[in-house]
Amino acid sequence: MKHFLYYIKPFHSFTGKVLYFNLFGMVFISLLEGIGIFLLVPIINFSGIVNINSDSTNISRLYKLFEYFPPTINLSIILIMYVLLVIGQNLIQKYLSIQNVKLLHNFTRFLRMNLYNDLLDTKWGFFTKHRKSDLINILTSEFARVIGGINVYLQILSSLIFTFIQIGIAFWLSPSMATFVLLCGILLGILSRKFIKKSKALGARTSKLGESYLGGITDQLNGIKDIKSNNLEESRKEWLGKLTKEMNQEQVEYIKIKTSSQLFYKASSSIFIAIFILLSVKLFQAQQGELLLIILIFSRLWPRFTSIQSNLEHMSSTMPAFKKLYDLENECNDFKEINDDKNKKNSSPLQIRHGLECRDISFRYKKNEHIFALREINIQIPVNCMTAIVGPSGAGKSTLIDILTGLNEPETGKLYIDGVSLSGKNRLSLRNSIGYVSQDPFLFNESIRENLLLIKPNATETQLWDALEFSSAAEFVKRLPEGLDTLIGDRGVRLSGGERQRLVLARAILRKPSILILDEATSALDTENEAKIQQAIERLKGSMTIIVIAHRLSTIRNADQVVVLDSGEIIQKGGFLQLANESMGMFSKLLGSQMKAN
Ligand SMILES: Nc1ncnc2c1ncn2[C@@H]1O[C@H](COP(=O)(O)OP(=O)(O)OP(=O)(O)O)[C@@H](O)[C@H]1O
Repeated sequence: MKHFLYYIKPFHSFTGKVLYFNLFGMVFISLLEGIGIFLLVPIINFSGIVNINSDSTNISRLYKLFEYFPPTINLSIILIMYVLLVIGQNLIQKYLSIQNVKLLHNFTRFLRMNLYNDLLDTKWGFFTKHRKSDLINILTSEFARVIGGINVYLQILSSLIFTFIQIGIAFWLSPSMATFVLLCGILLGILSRKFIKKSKALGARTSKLGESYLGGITDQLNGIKDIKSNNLEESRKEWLGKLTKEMNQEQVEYIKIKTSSQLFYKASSSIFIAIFILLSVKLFQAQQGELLLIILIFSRLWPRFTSIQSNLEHMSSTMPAFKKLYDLENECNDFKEINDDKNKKNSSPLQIRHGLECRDISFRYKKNEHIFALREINIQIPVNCMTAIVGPSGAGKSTLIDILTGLNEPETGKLYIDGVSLSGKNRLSLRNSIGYVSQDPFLFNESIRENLLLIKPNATETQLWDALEFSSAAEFVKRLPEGLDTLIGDRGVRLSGGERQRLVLARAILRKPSILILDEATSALDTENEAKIQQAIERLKGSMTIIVIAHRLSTIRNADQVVVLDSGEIIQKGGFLQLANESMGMFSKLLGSQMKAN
């Protein structure tokens, strides 16, 4: 319930007066509906089926008013009033429904934006902890369930208002009969609590199954090439068959609970109505008109009771989704980077004069495990020089880069920029100074131009082509039918791996960063293009700080400094030739085995 209220409270403050105005409108509609029911009795009275004139009850006193009209026009007046009331009531209903939809959609947008903003402002460590598909699941399916839950909450609110007013009218007509019916309603509510509990439990299963479905499908589509080339289709189909069977069972289970509760509710209602009519006649000596009215009111109220019950079940089934969203938002807040709008605007790129320095840096991905991805790292990265980081797979090279970009925060030790330790304040400025090309280059599903302008929106045509020339991409872009305006497809799949790498390199260089980080950035290139880029990077030496991760050691021959990592520790440090000559060191061994392979 705590999670539900967490979203309902801002809903009330977001919608403000409009929600209460709508609720007031619903009260008004309920009153109109009550009056409509009142008018039905004189209509029947004129038909002669029921005689209310002999009663001395509240209703007959009210209907005496109609005696002032001439009998010939009496029925016409009542009929016109009835029609006008029903039309008026439905017009207001239409207006309120539109208002409610507007409220809900505005709030949905507000919530969606807040959640996504929170997510984007979260530290990198948060994303390394979570499966991407789980986050997508919360942002789509679970989010939709939360909005569904708020919508049902609105419906319950309007049903409750209607019910209370109709019960009020029933009380005015006959307190004893109304009390009896109300007690029956409360009893029904208590007895059907188990259905609400079951719906909540089922809702938790829905969340889990939805998460597994999206997670599995995302993984498989990401790895579809491997699945196909390893002939794994059948095992994947089996997986989906098993999961969808569970999903079906869960849906059937939900319908079973829903229909059982409806059956229980309707069967009990019919028993209560039978007892109620019997008691009204025998015990409460109800008059004809009064009895007719109460039956009319309650025949309208019972379906409301039923819908409140079924809506409560629906709302309970969405509670686990409220919890998921709540937990995600809270975790995002715990992992928030200090980057409010004011800070973002003031974060101009850093002018680095001396360099970066890692002092006693250690880092673990999971705080409760003993394994350190980096342990006591001490290095100086001098400005405008080329530093190469090498080591076997899993040595911690990418983790170290994430420390240098401020994405990962060291568990112990600090990163210094020109002697100033990295903190929330200069973290964004540092990132604005970096051009980064990762192992798995990412391009948006837009045109080449848009992908480049993303980094520097005001870049001129010449600057764009210069960057493409630098990364040896100009030639192939010119050959594309629409040149810079060619759409590159989802994650750049219409381009080869090497072409994608060259575009991402052009994008990184366009910013004219003071630090260029290349994480295996030329691994997918052919020898000719790799050599060209190598030369271009060489030319940058002296005007830019370059940090390179390389498996192919021949590509770092001209590095000013080589850092060798193994199992998260620095085991060698020095110039390329110096390390190559340390025959017992890992570097010379790596170099030797690569030369043999070549
Ligand atoms: N998100 C993560 N969660 C937990 N452990 C991780 C995560 N990312 C990396 N690691 C672990 O940290 C260690 C260092 O990984 P890292 O990716 O930095 O190595 P690397 O030297 O860059 O490897 P490669 O050359 O294969 O890219 C590895 O043992 C890896 O399993």
